[in-house]
Amino acid sequence: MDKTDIAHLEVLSFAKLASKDQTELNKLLEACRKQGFFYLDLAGSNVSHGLHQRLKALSLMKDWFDRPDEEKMKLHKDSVTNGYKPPGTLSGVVKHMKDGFENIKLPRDNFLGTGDSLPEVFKNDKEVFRDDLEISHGVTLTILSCLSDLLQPPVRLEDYHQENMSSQSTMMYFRYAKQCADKSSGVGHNMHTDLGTLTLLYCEQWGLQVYAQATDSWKYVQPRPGLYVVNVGDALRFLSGNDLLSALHRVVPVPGHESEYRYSTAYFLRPGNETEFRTSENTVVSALNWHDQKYNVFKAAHVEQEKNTILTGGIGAF
Ligand SMILES: O=C(O)CCC(=O)C(=O)O
Ligand SMILES: [Fe+2]
Repeated sequence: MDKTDIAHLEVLSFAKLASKDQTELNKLLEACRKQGFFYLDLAGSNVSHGLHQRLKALSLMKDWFDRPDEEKMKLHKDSVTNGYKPPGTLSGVVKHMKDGFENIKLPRDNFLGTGDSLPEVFKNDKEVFRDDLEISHGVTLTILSCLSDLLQPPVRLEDYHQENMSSQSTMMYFRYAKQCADKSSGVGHNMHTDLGTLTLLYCEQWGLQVYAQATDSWKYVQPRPGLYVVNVGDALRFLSGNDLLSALHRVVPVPGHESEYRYSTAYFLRPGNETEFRTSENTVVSALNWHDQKYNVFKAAHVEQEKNTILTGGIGAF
């Protein structure tokens, strides 16, 4: 990969952020304002075992993705937040083609109650998935509390994410199809901004790209084993009065990796459903309504997606 094709992202220490180290806090604010993306290192923090649990969950999921389609489809639900999604249900990264990924979603509200979206074979490993979900949730809330300290908003950002509020927060495990295979079902993950507050991603393979507004170009997010990638979503951008950047990103096929599946995992922290904010369309909507609008646009044809700012938050690239 050419160096000029790679995004320069800051590496932040979660241990330092959690202890409110001022230098680290300043780096956080700069990263959230300028790029909307940064690497996060959990080493030396009280949740450093989170990475181990994430990797364990991912490895269990890798085996599950190899199971026959009929078996996976048993977990398909008529829901965008729960259960199994087969490839090709959303618009993909290539114009007029669908997406090239499947995923399984474990909504936090639901999982903490019954764990019902977890495949039966993993019921014995429920602790792994619960740890991954809860550690990821705690990490993103701590980052939010740092941002509240920095920005001093009238309402602290964590207050939109209280335990007694239902939300669309969810953990997702992804598998992208091999690129040498028949692509008729779809390719990659179309450009978008994340709809929620913060995303805590882990992936050891190339493919993720972030849009650099300054140069009007796409840059790869280099996979750095051991480090998570965090990005700001629309809800946080809107709640910060557009101060923080909800960066546009996508997943593309990578030359030289045609014979590999690509696996990634992400926890999406989202505000309580009733939280209200003003969007890039200058409408005041609830977090739940914004979630639903985004998914309608994710599913829509490319020509429809270009008609408003919902997919991209109004940030270039069409
Ligand atoms: O698979 C990835 O690396 C990113 C996925 C993503 O951007 C998303 O699901 O919002
Ligand atoms: Fe995303």
